[in-house]
This record gives sequence, structure tokens and C-alpha cells, in this order.
Amino acid sequence: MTERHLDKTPTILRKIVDRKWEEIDDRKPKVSIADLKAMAGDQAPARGFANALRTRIEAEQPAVIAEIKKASPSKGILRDPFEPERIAESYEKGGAACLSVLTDKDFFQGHEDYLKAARAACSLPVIRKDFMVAPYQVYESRAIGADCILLIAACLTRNQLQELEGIAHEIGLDVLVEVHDGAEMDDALTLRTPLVGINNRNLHTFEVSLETTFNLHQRISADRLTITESGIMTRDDVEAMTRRGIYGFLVGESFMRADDPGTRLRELFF
Ligand SMILES: O=P(O)(O)OC[C@@H](O)[C@@H](O)c1c[nH]c2ccccc12
Repeated sequence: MTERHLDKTPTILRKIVDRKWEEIDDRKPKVSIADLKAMAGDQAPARGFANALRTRIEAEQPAVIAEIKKASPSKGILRDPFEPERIAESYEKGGAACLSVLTDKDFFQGHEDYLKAARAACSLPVIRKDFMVAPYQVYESRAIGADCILLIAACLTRNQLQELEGIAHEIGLDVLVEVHDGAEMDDALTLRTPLVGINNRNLHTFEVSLETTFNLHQRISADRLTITESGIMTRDDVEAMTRRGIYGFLVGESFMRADDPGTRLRELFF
């Protein structure tokens, strides 16, 4: 397996991706791909993730993907106690369009059960936030009830992106492809998904700059939906985006640190 961007230095992203392959090897003997396909087939139809965003973005209203994450490798613990059901209810009340739930255990203290619990507690579509490297995880995502998956261009080749997107679409999952630079954007724009996320955080260094979105969004045509991701903390940040015609947002930390995440969402966006 060649991982173009990861061959160079042993960054955190490389460590996470290496760990993902081990995780898949641990899981396969317990739950086979065939089992996952059967479980995926038993799920109710997915909630339309892309559609929920599109409706708002086309009306030039903020479309907020509100994130449920307990911790991150760059910031440590963000929220304790951590109750995914309560957070999901609060986000729905606060006007979120969709939820994002971290399921990675080792680096983000996430869990598949958090996704299931959050989704059951509201009617919003949910993206599984994890590091997809293999088809196994795509089937697993639908099997745990996710409506959408994240594909991170920084850790996948163009062929891998296309393969994983194909499987996702075949089983009814929407896809959010995430980019951080121009080469990744070239790959992302070969995909069929309308959802393109621009991560303001460099996953190799953790540096955050909203300039990343300002620079890259111009390459995304009007038939796609741009989502700015990471480092959105203030109303000024929000306005800097909407002024440029960007209405899709993925926000975690600033909500997770608030007593009531949905109230914070409403303050920041509405
Ligand atoms: O907490 P923030 O800065 O608001 O960022 C949320 C989200 O963009 C971030 O969690 C994220 C974006 N892409 C990722 C990929 C993996 C894990 C996490 C992420």
C-alpha cells in the first residue's frame, strides 16, 4: 500500500493510519466483511446528509455540521463529563444541520457507541469521523448506522479515494472528501461527491489557518458544496466565510468547551 503523502515523515497522521490497519486486522477475525455487509443491509435508509446541507447552503443560510468529540491529539480532553445523547439533542435544538461523531478510540477517545447513541437521540444525519483506509471500515460505518463517511485526501491516493467512494455510494452512504492543499484538491475533484471539506488544520503539524479555506475554496465550482473545517471560534470567523460565499461549516472545539453546545452554536451562527 503506497500512501503518497505519508511516505515522508513520521507525523501524527502516519501514526494514526498505521494504527488503523492494526485495528482492522484485530476486528476482521471477530466480524467479517460479510457480517458487516449483512448488518449494513439491515439498517434503515440513511438520512440524507448532503441534502440537509444543500438545502441550507442554497438558501445562503449557515449549514453547520456540529461535532461530538471528547478529546483530540492536539488539545487533549475537551469535555468531561461527556454525554453524546445530551449533546446531540442540544445541537438539534441549536439549529445544526448535521452531526459529526468521532469514533476513533486511540487518538480522539471516540467510540462507535457514541455515534449510535447520538443518532438515536435526534433526527439529524450523522457523519462517522474516523480515518478510512480500507473497504472494511466503509461497510462498518453503514453497519453502525452512519449516514456519511469522511475520506481524508491526505492519507489516501486518488485510486483509494475513488474506490472507497464507490463502495460508500453503492451502500447508500454520502461522502465528505477532506483536503488541505492543492494536490489533494486535484484528487478530490475527480470524485462524484458534491461535499468538499477544506480542513484549516494541517493534520501533520496541527497548525490552523483560515487562509487555507480562503485560498482553496475558489477551485470548487458552484455545483459542489464547500465545507470549511476546524478553527472556527468567533462570529468574525463565521462572517469571514459567509462574506466569501461559504456557508458550510464543521465545528467541534468551540462547542465542546461550552456548557450548552447547542446554545453556543446558536450564538455563533444565528
Ligand atoms: O474542533 P475544531 O477545530 O472546530 O475542528 C472540527 C473538525 O474540523 C476536526 O475535528 C477535524 C477535521 N478533520 C478531521 C479529521 C480527523 C479528525 C478530526 C478532524
